[in-house]
Amino acid sequence: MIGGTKEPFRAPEGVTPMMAQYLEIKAANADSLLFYRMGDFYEMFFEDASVASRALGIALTKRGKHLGEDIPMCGVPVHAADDYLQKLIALGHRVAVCEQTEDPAEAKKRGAKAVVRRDVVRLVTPGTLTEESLLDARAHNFLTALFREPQGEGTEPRLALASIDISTGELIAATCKLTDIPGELARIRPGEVLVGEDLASDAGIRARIDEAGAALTPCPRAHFDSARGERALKERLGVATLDAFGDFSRAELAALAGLLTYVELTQVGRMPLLRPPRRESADRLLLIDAATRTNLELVRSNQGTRAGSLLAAIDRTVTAAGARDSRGASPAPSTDVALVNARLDAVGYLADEPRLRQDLRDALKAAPDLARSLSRLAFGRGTPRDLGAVGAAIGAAHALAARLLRAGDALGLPRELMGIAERLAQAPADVAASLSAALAEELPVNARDGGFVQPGYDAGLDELRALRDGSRKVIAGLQATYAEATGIKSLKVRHNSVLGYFVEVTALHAPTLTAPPHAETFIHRQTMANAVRFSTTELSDLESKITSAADRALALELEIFAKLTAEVMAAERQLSAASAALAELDHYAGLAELAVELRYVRPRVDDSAVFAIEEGRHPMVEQTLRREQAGDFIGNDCRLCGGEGDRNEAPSALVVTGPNMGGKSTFLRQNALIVVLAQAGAFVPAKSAHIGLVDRLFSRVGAADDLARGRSTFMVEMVETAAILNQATPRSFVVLDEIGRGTATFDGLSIAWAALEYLHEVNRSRVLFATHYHELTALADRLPHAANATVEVKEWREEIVFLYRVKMGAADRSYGIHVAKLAGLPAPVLKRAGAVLAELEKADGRPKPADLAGDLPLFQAAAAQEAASSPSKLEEALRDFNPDAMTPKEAIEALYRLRALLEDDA
Ligand SMILES: Nc1ncnc2c1ncn2[C@@H]1O[C@H](COP(=O)(O)OP(=O)(O)OP(=O)(O)O)[C@@H](O)[C@H]1O
Repeated sequence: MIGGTKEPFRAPEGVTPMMAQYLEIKAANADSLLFYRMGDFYEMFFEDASVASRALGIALTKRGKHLGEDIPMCGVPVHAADDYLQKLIALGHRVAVCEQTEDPAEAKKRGAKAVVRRDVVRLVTPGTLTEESLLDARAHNFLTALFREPQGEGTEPRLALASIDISTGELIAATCKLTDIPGELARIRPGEVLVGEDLASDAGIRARIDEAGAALTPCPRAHFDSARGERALKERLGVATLDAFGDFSRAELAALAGLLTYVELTQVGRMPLLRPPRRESADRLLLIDAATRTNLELVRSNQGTRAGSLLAAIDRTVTAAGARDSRGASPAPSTDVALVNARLDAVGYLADEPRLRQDLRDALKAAPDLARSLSRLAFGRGTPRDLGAVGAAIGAAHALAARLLRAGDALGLPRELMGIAERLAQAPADVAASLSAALAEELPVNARDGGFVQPGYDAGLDELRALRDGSRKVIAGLQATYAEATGIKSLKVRHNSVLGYFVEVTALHAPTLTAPPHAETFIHRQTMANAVRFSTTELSDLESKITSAADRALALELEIFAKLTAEVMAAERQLSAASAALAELDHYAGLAELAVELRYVRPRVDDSAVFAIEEGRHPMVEQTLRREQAGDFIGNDCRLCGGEGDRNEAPSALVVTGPNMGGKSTFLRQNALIVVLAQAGAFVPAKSAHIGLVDRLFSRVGAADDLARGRSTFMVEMVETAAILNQATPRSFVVLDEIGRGTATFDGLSIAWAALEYLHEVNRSRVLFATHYHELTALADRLPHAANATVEVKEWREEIVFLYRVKMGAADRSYGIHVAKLAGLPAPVLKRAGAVLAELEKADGRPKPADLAGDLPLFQAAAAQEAASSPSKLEEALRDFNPDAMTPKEAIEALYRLRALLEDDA
C-alpha cells in the first residue's frame, strides 16, 4: 500500500554500504520496482531485476553477492528510460525512480568509501504520468479516488469520485450510486483508481475497477480526510471558500483529499498544477452505463480500436487538447436543457459562419498544447520548449479572442462563445512579452543544454558567451600558429572528452615536438598507432576559460529559466482558464465542421417525452459506406413518446422485426447515438430531430459469451436486462436487440415478452426492441402504446434484396435461410433447412401468437403495485439481492436459493 506506515529499516550485518542504502530505499518502496540510479543507468536488483528483465526482455546479469548469494541485476540506460517506463506501467507495475541527490565528488569528500546520497524523487504509476512520451496527447489520463458515503438507513449506497488529470491539472468531483460506478468509470476511463483499505477489500468494487481496465491502488483510510482535503484545496487555489466552484459534499472532499495526498506522495512533495475543481452533478448528466457505452461503441469500437467508434466518427478537432475534451470528460451528454441548448447555439453559430470557423481552426492548429506544458512547468519538469509553448499559446489566445469578438460585433456571439472569448482575452500579455524577449528562436529539449536565451537579453550572459566563443576562436587560430612555428603543416588542434584540447601530429613528426626548442611548449600526452598527442599550457588555459565561461553562462541561463518559469506560474490561473477555453473552442468548431461536412442538423431539445427523428442515420455505418463506396445510407424515421408525454401521439415501444442483415441493429443504435450526440450539444445525422431529454440511456444486444468472466451468455443477458428493468424511468431510452436468444427458444421468447410488457407498463420508457421472435409482433396489438416496425426487403427470384427502409407493421416471415445462403452455407444444407422449416410450419411447431397472448398476463401497473404491497417470500428474497454486487458464482447460488423458495411456496 502506498503511503502506509513503515517500520524503520535496518540492513543485515555484513552488507556493503551501497547495498545497505539500496535495501533501505527499497524497503520504503516495497510495492514499486526501484529504478536505482548508477551513473548512466537505472539498475534494478533482486526480485525487481527478475520481474523487469522478463517484462522488458532485457538481460539479467549479476552484481556481487548478498548474504553469500549472487545478486541478480538488470539495468536500463537513463536516456532511454521513458520507453521502458511506459512498458512497465502498461503492464500494471509502478516504478520508484531513485536519483543521486549529490555530486559523487561531494560523497568522496566524506571518505573514499562513502556512498553517493540517493533518494526517490518520484513514483511513476499509471495515473500519474506527465511525460509527453508516456501519454497519449489526444486522451486524458485520469487518476480517480473513490470514497464511500456514510450510508443512511434504507438509502442506496453512494460513492464520491474525485478525478485529476495531472498532466493538465483538470480536477473533477462527483457522487453517484454504487450501481452506477461501472458507468462512471467507463466514462472517465481512469488509468488508476485509489480506494481506502475498506473499499479495497470489497470484491464487488475490485471487480468493477478491474472491468474498467484501471489499476487499483489501496491507500490508508487516513488519507481520505475531508477536512484536510478542503484545507489543501483552499490553500492551493488561494481561496477562502470553495463555494464558488460547487457545493462539495463531505464525501467528495474526502475523495479529493485521498487524491491529492496520493499525488503529493507519488510526486514526492511536488504538487501539480490544479485547475479549480468542477463538480459534476450526476443528476445533470445523461447516465450511460458501462455495457451501453461498449455496445454503442462510444469511444472504442468492438475491435477495441478508436477507429470505428462514435468518437472517431465525429472528432474534427485540430488540437490535442480539443480531442481530449471531445473524448467525454467535459462536454458529457447533459440533462440540463439550458446547457444543451447553449452548446447547440455555439455549434450552430460556427456552422453558419464558414469564414470565421476556418480562421479559428487555422489559428488553433498552430497553437501549442498549453495545458500539458503548464503542468510540466508546475512540476519542475518543464523545458525551454514548454516556455516557448506558453508564449506562443498566449499569442494564439489573443488572436482567437480578437477574431471571435470581431465576428461578434456584427452578429452577437452566443453565450458559450462569448465566455470563451473573454477567457482567451485574459491570457497574460505581460508573460508573453517577457517570454518572447528572453527566448531564442530554436529551443533545446533540455534546459541543461543551454542556448535558449536569445542574445541581447542579458548583458552578463552575452559577455560570458563572448568569452567562451572568443576563446574557441583563439584556439582555432592556434593551429595555424603552431603549424608555422614547428613547420609541421599537418599539425591539428583537436578536442576529446578525456584530454580536452590537444595538438596532434603524425608519428613521423613527433620527434620535432619532443626535441628542443619545441619540447618546452609541447607536453607529451598520448601515443597512438599513427599519431602522437601533446598539450600546451596555452591550450589548457584557454580551455579552462572556455569551460568556466560556459559553466557560468549555463548557470545564468538556468537562473533565467527559473525566473521565467516563476513568472508563468504566477499567472497560472489565467493561463489554465485560457487553455480550457482553447480546448472548448476547438471542440465547438470541430462539431460545427462535422455538421457542415456531413449535413448534420440541430436537434430541438426540450423537456418533453418526445423522440421524433426524420431520416435519421447511423454516424459510423454511414461513414463506412461512404469510405467503401458501398452505396448511400438509407435514412429512417423514428417516432416514440415516453411515459410522461402523450403516448397517444406516438407509441412508446417499437417492436422491430425483419430478416437478419436487414438493418435492425443499425436502426436501433443510430437512434441511441442520436440521443448521445444531441445531449452532448452536437448536431445529429438526420433531416430533423426533436428530442425530449433522456435521463438514462440503455442499449443491449443479446449477449455474446463472456466466458472470460465466468458468466454464461444467458446469465449476462439476464443480469443486464435486470439492470434495465430496475433502473429505467419514464424519461429513459431503452434499446434492446435480440434479448433472450441465449437460452431455449420458449424460455427466451417468454422472457423477451415479459420484459417488453414490463417496460411498457411499469418503466414506460421509450423503447426500441428488435427481435427474431415473430410471436412478439402480437404484443403490439395487445399493448396500447406498442407498435410494430419492420425492415423492408424485396424478394426477387428466390433472392432477397435488402432495402434498409424501416416501415410500420410486422415482417410477414423471417428470412434466416436466405441469409444463410448469402453467408455461403453449402447448397445441400440450405435445401435440407428449407425442407425442415416447411415441415415445422406445417406441423405448427411454433407457438401461435394468439395462444401466447392468452396465456401470459400483462404486467399491469396496478397489478405490479398490488403485488408490491404484499410481497411473497420469493419477492422479499429477490429484493435483498443486488445483481451488481455479485460474483457469477454468487449469482448462480442465488438462483438456486430462489428456485428452492419457489418450490417451498408451491
Ligand atoms: N439504413 C441503412 N442504409 C444502408 N445500409 C444499411 C442500413 N442499415 C443497415 N445497413 C447495412 O446492413 C448491414 C447489416 O445491418 P444490421 O447489422 O443492422 O442488420 P440486422 O438486421 O441487425 O442483422 P442481424 O439480425 O443479423 O443482427 C450493416 O452493416 C450495413 O452495411
